This record gives sequence, structure tokens and C-alpha cells, in this order.
Amino acid sequence: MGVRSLVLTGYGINCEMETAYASELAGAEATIAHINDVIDGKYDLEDYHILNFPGGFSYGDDLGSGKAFANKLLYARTPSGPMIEQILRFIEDGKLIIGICNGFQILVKMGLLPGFDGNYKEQTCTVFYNDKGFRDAWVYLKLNPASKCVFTRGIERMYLPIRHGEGKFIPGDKSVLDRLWRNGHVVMQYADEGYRPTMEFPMNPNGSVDAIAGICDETGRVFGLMPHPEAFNHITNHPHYARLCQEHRRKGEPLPEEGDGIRIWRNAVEYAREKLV
Ligand SMILES: NC(=O)CC[C@H](N)C(=O)O
Repeated sequence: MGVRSLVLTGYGINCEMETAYASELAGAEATIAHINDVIDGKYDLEDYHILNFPGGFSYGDDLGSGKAFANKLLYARTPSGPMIEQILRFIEDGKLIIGICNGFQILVKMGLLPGFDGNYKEQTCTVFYNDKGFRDAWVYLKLNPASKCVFTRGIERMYLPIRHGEGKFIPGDKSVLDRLWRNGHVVMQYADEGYRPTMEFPMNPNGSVDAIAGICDETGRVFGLMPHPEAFNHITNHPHYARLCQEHRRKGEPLPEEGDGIRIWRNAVEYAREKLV
């Protein structure tokens, strides 16, 4: 049996195709499912190993990005009980969840991230309006070596696209922020070209506290980030592709075809193959 990846969509989520494609490039079998079909019981989370919450504009970002979709997941009932119970069981079973951009906003607003002490239903952080409005650009990311995140194992730095208006990560208070650092929840920070974390715009595109761009839960198996790794699936996505080609030709080194973002799903698929399949 192979690794199966479920990609949710519906209500204005718009990155499901690229997210499914990223899963497949990494060796998983991907299925795109409308959230209502999951709630109706047409898809069973039990059949999957990786659950993806892609980016987009669910419910038009009304009430704050991701809030309405988060509430839908918290309060919807499936034929076999509350939807949230199935999601909690998915985590308990040792499986993997990733939320990207709007997906990250949904996970934070549900309380699934950071999910302190396994309490996945209490919101302790938020993702708020960027300091300087909507931004569409590529960002340098410094990975936290102390993070427990399964999806980013062995990755020290990344260069990925962002496109959001509400990406400013804010912990509820200082004790929440301390705890995020102390227990390895912080996965990645916005950085300058030398990969030093920064609060400076535009390298830090939104003003996130401590330049935080992505966090995970205590298990390292629930992960969310504002940047879009699925959108760097091939080297031609890179904004300086032509320059990279020239540089590599000069050095006589082949340019890798796969985009760096796929490493996130490669880690997930490898973990699932080892532990879940
Ligand atoms: N690209 C996205 O997923 C956008 C996220 C969200 N709708 C925002 O603008 O903040």
C-alpha cells in the first residue's frame, strides 16, 4: 500500500491542484476532496496518511482569514460524529497534517496549532492583517534547527513565494511566545538574503512577531506556514530561473529540476512510509 494524501478544497480554497501535484511528485497518491463530501462521509480520513489544508480565500476572508472554515470544521457533524473528532483521531493515529497560507490560518484559528498539551481546540495565537497590506513576493526562510517538525527535517533554509494579506503571526501573549520557542514549535522565520531572521520589510512581509513564518504542534506532525511550498514545485517557478541557468552552466553543474518546496512532502511521504503504511 502506498502513502495517501487527502487535499481539502471548497468555499474559495484555490491551491488544491498544486498541493495535490506536490504530494504526487513526492511519491504519494493524492485525492482532492470538497470539505462537504468529507463531512457527508464520502471520504474517510482513516484511509489517508497526510491531510492537506491548501491556500486560498475561504469564505472570502470574511470574519478574518480562515475563521469561518475553522468554525465549520469545529462544529460540523459527519454521519459518524463530530468532524473535529475525526481530525483529532487522525492526529492520535500518528498521521500528518499540513496547512498552507489560508490552511495555516484555518489550523491556527481552530486551535490545532500550536495545540499546546494536545489541546487542539483552544486558539492561543492568531494570524492578522499584514502591517503593510497584501503582498505577493518570494521570501528567504531560516529553519529552526530545534524544531520537531517532521515536514522540514534536514532543511536549513528555503526560498519560497508568499501571497497574502493576513499573515502577521501573533501569539496570544508573551508566555505563549516563550513556549513556542522553548518547545520547538517555531519551524521557520522570515530572513534576509544571508538567512538571518529579520523584522525588516519587505524581507519580513507582514510584521510577524519574531519573524515567525511557520509553526508545528508538540508532535511535529501538525505543521502550518504562510509561504507556499507547493508553488515551488519546479525550478522554472524560481523568479531568477534564467540567472540560475547561467550560473550553473558557468560552473558546469546540472540545475536540479525539482523545486525546493517538494522537499516538504518528500519528508512527509518518507515518514508515512516508515511509520504508517
Ligand atoms: N494565498 C492565500 O492562501 C491567501 C491567504 C489569505 N486569504 C490572505 O490573504 O491572507
